[in-house]
Amino acid sequence: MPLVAVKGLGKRFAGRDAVRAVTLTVRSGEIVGLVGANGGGKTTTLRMLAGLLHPDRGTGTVMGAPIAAIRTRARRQIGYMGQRTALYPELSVAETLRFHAAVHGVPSASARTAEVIESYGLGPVVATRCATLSGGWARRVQFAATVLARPKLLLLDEPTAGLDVATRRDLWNWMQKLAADGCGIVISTHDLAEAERCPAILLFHGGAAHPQTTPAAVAASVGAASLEAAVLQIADGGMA
Ligand SMILES: Nc1ncnc2c1ncn2[C@@H]1O[C@H](COP(=O)(O)OP(=O)(O)OP(=O)(O)O)[C@@H](O)[C@H]1O
Repeated sequence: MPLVAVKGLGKRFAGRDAVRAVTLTVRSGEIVGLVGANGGGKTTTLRMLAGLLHPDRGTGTVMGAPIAAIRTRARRQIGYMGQRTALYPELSVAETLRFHAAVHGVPSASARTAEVIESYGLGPVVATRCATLSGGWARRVQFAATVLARPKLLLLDEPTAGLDVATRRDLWNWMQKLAADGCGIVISTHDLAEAERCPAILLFHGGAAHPQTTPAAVAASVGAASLEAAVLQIADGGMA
């Protein structure tokens, strides 16, 4: 059974479609990219998949739970990282990880926290207060906190936005390793070179999402040489 299998997902805010008819399947080990212009509906889609927003339309399941009612058991298997860094400024990195371990009831919390510190290279900042972390370190810590409870489905909203090239590379290595270990990942991004690394993408345009496909197929559908050229062409009205 796929981790995510949703059909016709829609959400309206103040009488306006934020998301129209998203159909998406995510299997264990898959990385699916949500790609498209600002305001296209990527965050709204991720929030619905995380159970943070109630969809107005659509059917299907996320981690076996109906999309309309993603309750605690399913939520425990979902890791969601929002666009903005959300760390308690007064806590140190070690305290932050211990806090997340406690909130999620992580078994063998100390050992798992130590493992995450090691895996994500957080040794140099364990004692640092989150308020004083650089943007790159803050994102690394947030990622580590998100995966601490070993989610089976990872929902990442623009995880690499504003990061330097080394931090981006590390995040991609970590995502690929998690996918190789069976985690399903949905990532939103504006970076089309990055989107090309996703085996599957969903292209958002004007609140609607094109059917899930590969970056190469999107380019081929409009006769473009790259995903970037295709997205520009579609935005300019080539395939609305
Ligand atoms: N809570 C809300 N109340 C009202 N409108 C909202 C709300 N959340 C999102 N919207 C609107 O829904 C539309 C889709 O927004 P969303 O944030 O999902 O897009 P996005 O693709 O993630 O954009 P970006 O790439 O800029 O993050 C936008 O027009 C946005 O203004």
